[in-house]
Amino acid sequence: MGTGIIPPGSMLRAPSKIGAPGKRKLTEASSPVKAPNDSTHPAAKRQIKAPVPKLGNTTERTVHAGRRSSQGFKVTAKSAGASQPGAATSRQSGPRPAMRPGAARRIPPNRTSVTQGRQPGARDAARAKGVQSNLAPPGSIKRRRLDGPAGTQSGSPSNGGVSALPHPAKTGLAVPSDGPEDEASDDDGLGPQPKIKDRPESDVQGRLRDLERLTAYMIEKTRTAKKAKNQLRVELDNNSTHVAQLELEKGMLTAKVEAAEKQVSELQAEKRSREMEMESVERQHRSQISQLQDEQHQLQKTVSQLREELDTASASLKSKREECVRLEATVSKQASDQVELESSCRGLRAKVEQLEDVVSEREIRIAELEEDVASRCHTIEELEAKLRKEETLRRGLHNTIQELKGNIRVFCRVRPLCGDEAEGKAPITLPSCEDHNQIELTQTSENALGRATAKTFPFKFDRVFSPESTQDAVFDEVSQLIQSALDGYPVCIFAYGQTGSGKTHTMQGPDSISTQDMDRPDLGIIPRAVRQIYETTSKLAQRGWEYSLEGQFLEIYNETIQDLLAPTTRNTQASGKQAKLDIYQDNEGHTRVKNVTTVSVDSAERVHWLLARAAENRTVAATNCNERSSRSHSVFTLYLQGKNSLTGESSSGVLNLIDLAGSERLSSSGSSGDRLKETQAINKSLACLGDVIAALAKGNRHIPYRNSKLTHLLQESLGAGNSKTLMFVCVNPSPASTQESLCSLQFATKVNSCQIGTAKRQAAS
Ligand SMILES: Nc1ncnc2c1ncn2[C@@H]1O[C@H](COP(=O)(O)OP(=O)(O)OP(=O)(O)O)[C@@H](O)[C@H]1O
Repeated sequence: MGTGIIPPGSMLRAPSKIGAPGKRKLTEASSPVKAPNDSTHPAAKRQIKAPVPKLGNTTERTVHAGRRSSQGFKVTAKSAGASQPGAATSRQSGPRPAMRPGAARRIPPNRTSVTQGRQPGARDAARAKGVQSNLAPPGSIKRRRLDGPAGTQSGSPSNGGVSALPHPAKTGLAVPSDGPEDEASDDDGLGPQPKIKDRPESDVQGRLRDLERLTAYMIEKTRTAKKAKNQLRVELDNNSTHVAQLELEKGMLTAKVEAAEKQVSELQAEKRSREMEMESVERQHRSQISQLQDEQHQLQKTVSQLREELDTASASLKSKREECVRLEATVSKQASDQVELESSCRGLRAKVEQLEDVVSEREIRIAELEEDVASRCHTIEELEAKLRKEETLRRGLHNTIQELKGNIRVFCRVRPLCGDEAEGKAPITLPSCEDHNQIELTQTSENALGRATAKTFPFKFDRVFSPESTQDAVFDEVSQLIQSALDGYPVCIFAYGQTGSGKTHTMQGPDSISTQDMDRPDLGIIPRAVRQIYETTSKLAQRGWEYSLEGQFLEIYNETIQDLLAPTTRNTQASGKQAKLDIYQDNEGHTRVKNVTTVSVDSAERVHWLLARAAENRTVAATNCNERSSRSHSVFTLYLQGKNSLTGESSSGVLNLIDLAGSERLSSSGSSGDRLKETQAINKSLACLGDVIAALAKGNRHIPYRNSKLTHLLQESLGAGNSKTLMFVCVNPSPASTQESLCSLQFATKVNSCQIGTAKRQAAS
């Protein structure tokens, strides 16, 4: 590898990031090494191949001396380590420190043979033309031209071969031939080489002369060649010096190259670290960029919000400024108003002082009034106490009135005719009298002679209600007995009459009643009685009375008691599993029914629920037994327990409201089978009712209450000495019902004639 030549690898490895100084170094290093005489030949290029100490002796060194314009030359020398035997033409050029032993140039041996193989004439001709001698094999010494007098090809060993004086034909020495070569002149000024004539073997003298001339010529030639050789040696010394300098320079450049390579490796390592650093920096940069973009986005949002707020604030500020202007105007106006107010304030203060005097007077008056109120409260308390006493007195007087009216009373009610019932002469007439207590029934019949005779039966009861009488008017007469029940008396109100005479209408009213129906005009005695009880108990609460109400609803059908409030009536009636309802006397002597459903009637809604359930259960029963409602007695019982916490009084009343079964006679009903059985049961119970009333009227010791379920159930309310009984006899005014009406009126007259003993008020234990 030539000194000063930067290897291509090192050029490629040169770091791209090397700074300008490094680049400049490489440029210098890559520049061709200049020979010492480069100043004279600036365009010359040399390629020197010399053994590098590291690489050993086999390293080839090539020196390109380049061309020296038209006279440039190119020398290639191969060093084979030690001096080659036979390299006599090479010489050591004195002290050459940079040259290694054995690195001397050698001339290849074939050079001589080549030279010998050529015709002297041709060689001289070539010499004359200055063409490069072809002494060295191709690739060894390409061309060498020497200037000056020594330009003649030197070092040619061919001359030495001639001195051996061989015969030209045998030795192969070139024998100049005749021709243009003979006229060619040598550059060394010796003239043409003497010609050896082709002489016969026998011409020894001639041949000796030729050889002498040739020898003389060769001696001269040798001398001239020595001169050229000396010049070449000088040049070789110069070249050696130059080579030594180049070697030195090479060593320096090698050191520089190594340093540069080290620096390059360091720079590459640094580059890698820098690249890694750059990557991390780029990553950080990217993350920072994304963060900054987020922040930018956030800031943009904030900016837009702030702009909106700014707009809002600007608008607000504008409105505030406008308000400020208004307020300033208001303030100025208020300032003027204040002056006026202060003046009026002074006037008001004077008034306040006057009013304070008035207030103090009023306070004195209030104190006087408070004393008056206190005295009046005391008076009220006294009056309330007096009222309570009067309430007690009222109860007594009310009871006295009821007793005077009779503990058993009978009201007659005639219902209106409906439909085609009006055919024929009306049998019922109501004589006009002030007391409205008379009724006449006219019965038409044929005597034994077949003549029609009319017989009028006059009846007189406690009250007779005409067909035009309203439910309201009827209840007015009943309400006093309801009050008696509240006062603690057993009260029994029942309706008697044939089927369809108006019993249910009188006792209950419409079949179904809801809470919204409480103001209906056709409401019967039961809902009106309950409403009156609620209204009265709420008023009595102001006088210290508290009441609890419990109700039950029973039905007596074929002498069997049914509970109309039982929740499972539908199922139990179908299966016959309803618990047995037996009548018994409790410890306090009250008549009770076992297993009966008792409902706390604490509101009007509860009463309506109670009546609705009873109606539903009765409807179910009617489905099973035709027209059962007409064939059974229904008994609604309300127990009223009252207590006065102020007076210590108490009361325990019972209100029985009974809708009896139809009272038609067995003969007129014409019934048979089950209907006959029903009728017999009804007639029996009604007869027992008559018997009880008659026994009570007679004052018998034994009253046959237990002869029927009905009288047994009503024992407490029927003439037990303190009871109050009211019977409605309901009459159908149609001609077809004349006979039944007559029977009903006769039964009612019998009841009405009874005078049951004085009622005694029951006190709750
Ligand atoms: N005072 C009255 N004013 C108007 N309609 C009446 C009056 N009395 C009864 N009625 C009507 O006569 C019909 C029969 O009345 P209701 O059902 O009350 O008779 P009843 O004696 O209860 O019959 P049953 O024994 O079959 O129950 C009903 O349509 C009823 O509305």
